[in-house]
Amino acid sequence: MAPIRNKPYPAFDMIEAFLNNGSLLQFDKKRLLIGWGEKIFRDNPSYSSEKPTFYFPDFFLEDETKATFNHEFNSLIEVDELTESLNVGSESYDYKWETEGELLFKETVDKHNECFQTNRLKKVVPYVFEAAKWQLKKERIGQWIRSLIKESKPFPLSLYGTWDEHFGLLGATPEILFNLDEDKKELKTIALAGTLESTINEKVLIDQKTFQEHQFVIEGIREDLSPFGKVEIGEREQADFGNLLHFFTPIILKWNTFPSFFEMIRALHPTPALGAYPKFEGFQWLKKYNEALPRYRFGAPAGFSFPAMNKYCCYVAIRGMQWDDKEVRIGAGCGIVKGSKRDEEWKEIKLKMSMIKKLFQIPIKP
Ligand SMILES: C=C(O[C@@H]1C=C(C(=O)O)C=C[C@H]1O)C(=O)O
Repeated sequence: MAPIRNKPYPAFDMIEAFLNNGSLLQFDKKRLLIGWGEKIFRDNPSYSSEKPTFYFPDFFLEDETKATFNHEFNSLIEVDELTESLNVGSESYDYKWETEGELLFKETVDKHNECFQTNRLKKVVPYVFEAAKWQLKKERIGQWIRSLIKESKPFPLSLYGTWDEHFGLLGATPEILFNLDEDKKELKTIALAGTLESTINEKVLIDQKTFQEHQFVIEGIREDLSPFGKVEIGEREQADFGNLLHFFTPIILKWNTFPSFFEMIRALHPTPALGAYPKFEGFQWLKKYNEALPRYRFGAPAGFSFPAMNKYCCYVAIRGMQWDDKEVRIGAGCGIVKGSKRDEEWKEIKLKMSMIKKLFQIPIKP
């Protein structure tokens, strides 16, 4: 069987099993870590085995019972090999999207100054969803994976996803929560915040508001990581994603003692790129917003620890889909700081929604 080495598993059955109950995470630029077959849940999130352990918790890290698991089978597979194996046809589907949370989002932007004063907040990230009714079909998951692999190729995006017969999430994220390098005793992360419409691929200046938005993320990450060792902040850069660009700053923690995977999740998540700043006050804000508009897995950590390969890595689940038997939804948020304006922010939401649809090769209607 070509794509999965050292495993006596017929290709067709493997893909069938993978689409029924599978997980996928970007391992490096060319390879994906995939798991399929039964999920064996571990109640301890720091559970460590020679096999890769997948970690897909809820955003608030409240229900840990189904967050950490091993798959019955797993493999590292080249992205092109997976594409070839996913021979699932190309049936198109007419999604009828309905926006959820538009009013809440717009009011939040309009009233953010008052809210910042009473709650001592400096940055929040409100979000909205577009949802469509559908009937879950596993072939569609295969089509989506193919689309994501193809469309994400030119950009610094990482695939993530997990699903079973009733529920799933899948996407291609620009946001890395962390990557641990045990040999170098380093944790690498990025502050990714600040978005502009991108039509030309040349260096752009950052305006004052976007600069602020970006700096809060750097500060938040610095505060979270400082207890663990020395934090080094790199130079700010920009990355192009087709229809938009983001500013990012690489950050390295040189740790004193090897931190556990879960310790790093608890320390970093949610960063102000996705959450709010300062963290403590921000957490109350996030909870309230979630009561008004449940976010489910939008922005949750999505990662794996793989001791045999010395790799411990976690992404942030944005630029993706979440679904159950009846509905599929895409989410997008954007950073609000003092001076943010509703029309500009709404435009940014629309840009991010278009980016997601493009990644999944879903037609964009005006
Ligand atoms: C919240 C999202 O993205 C985050 C917010 C950004 C911003 O506000 O500029 C940029 C990248 C991400 O950190 C999203 O894609 O939904």
